[in-house]
Amino acid sequence: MPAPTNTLKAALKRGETQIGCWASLADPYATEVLSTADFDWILIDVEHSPNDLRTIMRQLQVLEGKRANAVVRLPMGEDWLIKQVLDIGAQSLLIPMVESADQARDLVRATRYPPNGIRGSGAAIARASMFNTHDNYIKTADAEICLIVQVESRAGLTVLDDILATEGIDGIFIGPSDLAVDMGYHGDTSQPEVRDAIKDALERISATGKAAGIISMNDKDAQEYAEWGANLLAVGADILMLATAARNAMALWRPRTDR
Ligand SMILES: O=C(O)C(=O)C[C@H](O)[C@@H](O)CO
Repeated sequence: MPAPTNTLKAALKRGETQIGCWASLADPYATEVLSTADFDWILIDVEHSPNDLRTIMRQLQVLEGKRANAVVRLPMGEDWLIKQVLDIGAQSLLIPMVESADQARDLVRATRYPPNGIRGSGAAIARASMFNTHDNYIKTADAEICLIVQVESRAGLTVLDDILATEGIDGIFIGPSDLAVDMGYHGDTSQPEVRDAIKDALERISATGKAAGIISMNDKDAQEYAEWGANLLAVGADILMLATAARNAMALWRPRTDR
């Protein structure tokens, strides 16, 4: 039996827009709640949330068979961590802070078995093959990996075309917050210079047919990003959804005075 089909990768290859959401509560129970909202993908965030291998795995388990495909974002693109996360069953990865084609090539190799990469062969005893239920996993796994890299700095944008041309990179995800910080606008992605850079990048990425990803916490920006070519679009984060709803509920009874 081959590796499971990566339906997110297949949909992106067909050019279908995929709407997703950040799972930052680092809890399988919360991610299971999120999965009832019919997102096409859910980002298990390990960069900015207190996830570990077991919480990642539990979230992969609760998303099994759901509409939402799991995408795991690592803190950085470390070979050993990529190996561990793929072996517990992730098939779609988002790697932040990519600034060169060499870095992109190394990331591709970390997700591939030899001779095309360096991924260690242990799938027969790993959840990735469902403990060898998928007994042909190792021969078919590479093709089902969806590797999206984040470009979120001026340095990365300078070599965007080189990263895009890297074989095995399935898409580029723009990080608006980090890009704004790198451009000197901490916490302000609304600056014209930042918006122009985002628009140019999304248009260039989508022109190649690869996935053009980005996140927005408000509908107006999200819709604009989609017009600029984004088709791997995150439209919110669980933590902010919970915090906002809770604060709004209480504000009806006790107006906030601390802001
Ligand atoms: O730079 C960005 O923006 C991102 O990469 C997304 C953030 O990390 C996300 O956690 C929401 O701000």
